[in-house]
Amino acid sequence: MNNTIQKEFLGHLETIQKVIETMEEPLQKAANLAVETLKNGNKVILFGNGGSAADAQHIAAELTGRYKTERRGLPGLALTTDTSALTAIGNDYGYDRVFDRQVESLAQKGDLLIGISTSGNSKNVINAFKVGQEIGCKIVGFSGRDGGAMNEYCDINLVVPSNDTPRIQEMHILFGHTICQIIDNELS
Ligand SMILES: O=C(CO)[C@@H](O)[C@H](O)[C@H](O)[C@H](O)COP(=O)(O)O
Ligand SMILES: [Zn+2]
Repeated sequence: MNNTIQKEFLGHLETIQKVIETMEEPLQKAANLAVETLKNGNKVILFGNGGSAADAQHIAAELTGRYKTERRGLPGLALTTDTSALTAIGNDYGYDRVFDRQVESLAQKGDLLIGISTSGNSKNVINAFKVGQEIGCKIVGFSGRDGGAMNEYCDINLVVPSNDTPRIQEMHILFGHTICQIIDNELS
């Protein structure tokens, strides 16, 4: 098949088919953790790099704004939006520290961290998980490939069965939206 559009679309379809067959249970568990976190008055903190930074912000905004149902605003926070914090921490401590230092500053016991990395290996995400574990946060990963180093730190690592970064990212935003729908069902 030579047609680029057909290839991209079929790659997406193949990936989502595998996700439907294998990931319903772990996704439900991750959503349950998010619902429990919010019902307890804790917050959901998200982070990732590149396209995954955009996903983190997108999902946080579904919580503070709204997803589909009219409900109160919910505490969702992306660690990718404060350019002063990102540049100060990056400049003074190194890029690998941009998320863990913010987790140390902002996260509390019982908060849920959602770290997004298609490789599962981005160091700043892993470092944030380490600090979150020490604080007593719940930890969910959105990853792909073999789950990478994230496997070691996550309560639930949602590993998309694909090696293709964009296809993995497309499943991540679907996970985010599905979790938001489950939150709407439970908290509206
Ligand atoms: O959006 C894309 C590719 O689709 C890129 O910006 C991608 O997110 C970046 O290369 C990231 O640095 C990849 O990091 P990760 O997913 O391995 O943690
Ligand atoms: Zn991208």
